[in-house]
Amino acid sequence: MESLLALERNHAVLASLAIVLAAYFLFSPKSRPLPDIPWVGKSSTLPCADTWATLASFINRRKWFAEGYEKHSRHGQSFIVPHPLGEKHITLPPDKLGWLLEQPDHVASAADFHYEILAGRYAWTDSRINQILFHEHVIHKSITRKDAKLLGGMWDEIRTGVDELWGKSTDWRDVRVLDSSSELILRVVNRALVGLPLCRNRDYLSHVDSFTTNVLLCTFATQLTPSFLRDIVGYVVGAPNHWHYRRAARWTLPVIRERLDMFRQVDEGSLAADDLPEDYITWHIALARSEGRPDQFFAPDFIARCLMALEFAAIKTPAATLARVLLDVCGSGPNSGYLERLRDEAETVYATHHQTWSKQTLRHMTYTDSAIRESMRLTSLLFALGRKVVPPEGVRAPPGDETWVAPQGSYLTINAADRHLDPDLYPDPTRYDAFRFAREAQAGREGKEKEANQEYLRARRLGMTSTSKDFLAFGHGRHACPGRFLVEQMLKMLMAYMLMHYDIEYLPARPANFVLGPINVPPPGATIKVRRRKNEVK
Ligand code: HEM
Repeated sequence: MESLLALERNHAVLASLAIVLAAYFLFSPKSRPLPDIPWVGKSSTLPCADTWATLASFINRRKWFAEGYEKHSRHGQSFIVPHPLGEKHITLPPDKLGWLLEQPDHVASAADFHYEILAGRYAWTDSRINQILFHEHVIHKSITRKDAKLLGGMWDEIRTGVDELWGKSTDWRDVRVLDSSSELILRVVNRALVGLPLCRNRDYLSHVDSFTTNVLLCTFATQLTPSFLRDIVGYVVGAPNHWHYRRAARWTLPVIRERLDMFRQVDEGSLAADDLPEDYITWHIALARSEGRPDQFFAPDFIARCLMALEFAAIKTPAATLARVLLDVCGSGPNSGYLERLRDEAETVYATHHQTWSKQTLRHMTYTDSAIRESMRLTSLLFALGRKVVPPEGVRAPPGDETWVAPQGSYLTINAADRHLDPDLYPDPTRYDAFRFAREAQAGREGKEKEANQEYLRARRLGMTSTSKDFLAFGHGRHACPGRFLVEQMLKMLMAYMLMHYDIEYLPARPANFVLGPINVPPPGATIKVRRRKNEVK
């Protein structure tokens, strides 16, 4: 009897699966004709092969990109990789990066690509934010100019945050690396975006954190859903973000209103402009005023929503990066001597520069810089840089041997992850070699007597914020991540504080990342042992 019931249940499951697949074939929008160039990930020319490849692409994308890089990119050829959203990646060889990045946004759009793959339509709570993108503009315009003023606040947050999370006991204790990195970044980034006291307000931070996590959930849920169901799934999974936004806004809206009032006082002369706090809210209002933007840009709700959209970019990637650096360094074992070298650098630079951090001081932390850049090279969070084709007539291939036309809606991409693992560029590419970039910069420096200028430029090119066609972790060109200068300062100061004040134990081996399809993140359960140093630097 039981086996009959089980059989019936299996039939019901199979029948439902068949209905979903049939609906998928029937109702999926028919793709526009793609150029006749090689595919990776599609093994036959049968009509259903395209659909199968699209379904399988969630899991296989990284593998297929790597395969395409070896087979085609290295030989200067473009190829096609399926994408779960149904649109296809036309992946260009690395020497066409310059051409791709020069395309105007109305031809190959960075924003359309970012917001589509990040489920912007469902997860960002307000479509105006995606269209206007003022928060991105604010970061591009403001962050590099203001960062010197931010350092003091971020250092204060780092000290308080690390002391609270890692404790002050001189006994060894286990720390979960990803959890503690995420909590620290959440606080330090928010010190820069909204300042005190909000950056320590648990209720506010928990809604910001849940919002950003839900963006990822929404991204993956929509990628795993056939297109005819995508709107339903997207809006359902994205729905909690409206609630998280409203709960977070209960804290931000009063601060924003107060700030608008402070600007009025500055106009009236009753407050000095220097007394305005240095954070996203001030940058947003100041830029909107200086550009003569309409009233909408000053609406507290608009500012709060821009802030929330920015939180995703500003939190998730730096948190994963900090966790990766800690695991890569500790996982290299005691023979590497990495922890000692990095601690020595932090103590020396901090002492030599009168125990204060500045943009210039942090530039002297070349080993730390190299250790972070090397982690970012080894595991690319965003494995392809992309743009979405906008014009109805599509986009013609870059000048050269190829003559294809990429149809409207397709993605033009450049493979970043495998570029970073190319042995012709990076010898022994799968090894974490923390001081790889520092050594190269040093080699450049030794040629200084001859070509002082070139040496300087070379060292700058190898710094963690510099981007090139061979280092794409922050993108490249006019859309390269504007937050990377903040990331540099934040991560260097975090590493310095941790090493100056804590003993950290090496791990027997680097714990493997959690990898599932496009996801490649530090293992959530991995721990390191830390204890407060008895003779810590004050
Ligand atoms: C380790 C940390 C980070 C990494 C690896 C990272 C990486 C990236 C990448 C790859 C892009 C896309 C570039 C392109 O398509 O050409 C990007 C864009 C962007 N990032 Fe970051 N990012 C990080 C941290 C941050 C932070 C802290 C902020 C804000 C404070 C930020 C704000 C942005 C913005 C606004 C854009 C869009 C820029 C545009 O399209 O013009 N990012 N980031």
